[in-house]
Amino acid sequence: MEIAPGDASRSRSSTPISGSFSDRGVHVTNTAPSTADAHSAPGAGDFAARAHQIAKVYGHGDAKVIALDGVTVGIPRGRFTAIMGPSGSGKSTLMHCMAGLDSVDSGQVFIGDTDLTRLRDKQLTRLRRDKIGFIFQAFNLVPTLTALENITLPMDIAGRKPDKQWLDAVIDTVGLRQRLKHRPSELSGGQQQRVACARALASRPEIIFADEPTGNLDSRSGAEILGFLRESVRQMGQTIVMVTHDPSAAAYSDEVLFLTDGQIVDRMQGPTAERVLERMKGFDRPGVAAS
Ligand SMILES: Nc1ncnc2c1ncn2[C@@H]1O[C@H](COP(=O)(O)OP(=O)(O)OP(=O)(O)O)[C@@H](O)[C@H]1O
Repeated sequence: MEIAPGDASRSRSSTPISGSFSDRGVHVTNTAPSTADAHSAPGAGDFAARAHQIAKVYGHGDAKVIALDGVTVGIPRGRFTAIMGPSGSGKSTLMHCMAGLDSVDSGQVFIGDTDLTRLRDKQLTRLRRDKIGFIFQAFNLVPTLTALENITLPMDIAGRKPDKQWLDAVIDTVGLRQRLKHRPSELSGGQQQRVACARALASRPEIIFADEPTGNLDSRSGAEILGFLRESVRQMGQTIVMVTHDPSAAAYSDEVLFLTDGQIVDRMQGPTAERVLERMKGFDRPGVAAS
């Protein structure tokens, strides 16, 4: 099925993808705070992740690049947040710093109540494994493992047994029931990304970070993946942050954060592709950076 962008982000009654989580009594009412609250009161509110005044600089001297310039933001629980901005504005750096994949030069990053900047490497690795799900543009599946083995791999590594009922719900929702014994090379790009989504969701992480999750997919497969992410937020209360270049993809989110020159300069609740596109055009025109 396809969920129209824009419609999906606001129509909470959109049709679930096959075998929905709500069939299993998993339905969550979404009453999370806006990212705006984090600006006025850092540390307050129900945020799955928070950044407080984070800065990140690459290189030195003439090669110095300020990738993040004092970003303060909260990612509300149970919401789908998109991060957009011109190329080089710091989107990936922000995501990587918030996910503990990269360190910050100053400021603090929290997943739940845990300050990542105070963790040692081993603790950080454990936190990423236990609390964070990742979906990358390049799928990042293990080629020698089956779809099912890929889905359960993070839990296998952590020595945790999957919750069978939950795993079944995830597999049915992404429509992989008939493909579980296939290896990645026997799956289409869209199916491989479904495996990656199921892998991210299987352990019920605090938050999922998705970096251009539809960048390698045709528009139909991309729409399916976005519809699925949208539904996992709506029905399961999953928290998702997605970096994207695509206004149509951003339109599936609840809120878009706009980044330019390493700073969050604007945000948009209930986005549509048209409004996001208009907003992005504003960044090309001096003096229209904030409306
Ligand atoms: N490892 C690095 N070394 C040096 N500079 C870097 C590094 N990573 C990122 N940068 C620079 O930091 C800035 C922000 O990069 P980042 O990748 O976060 O931007 P982005 O908004 O994700 O870009 P894009 O949309 O093109 O992927 C850019 O100027 C980039 O060149």
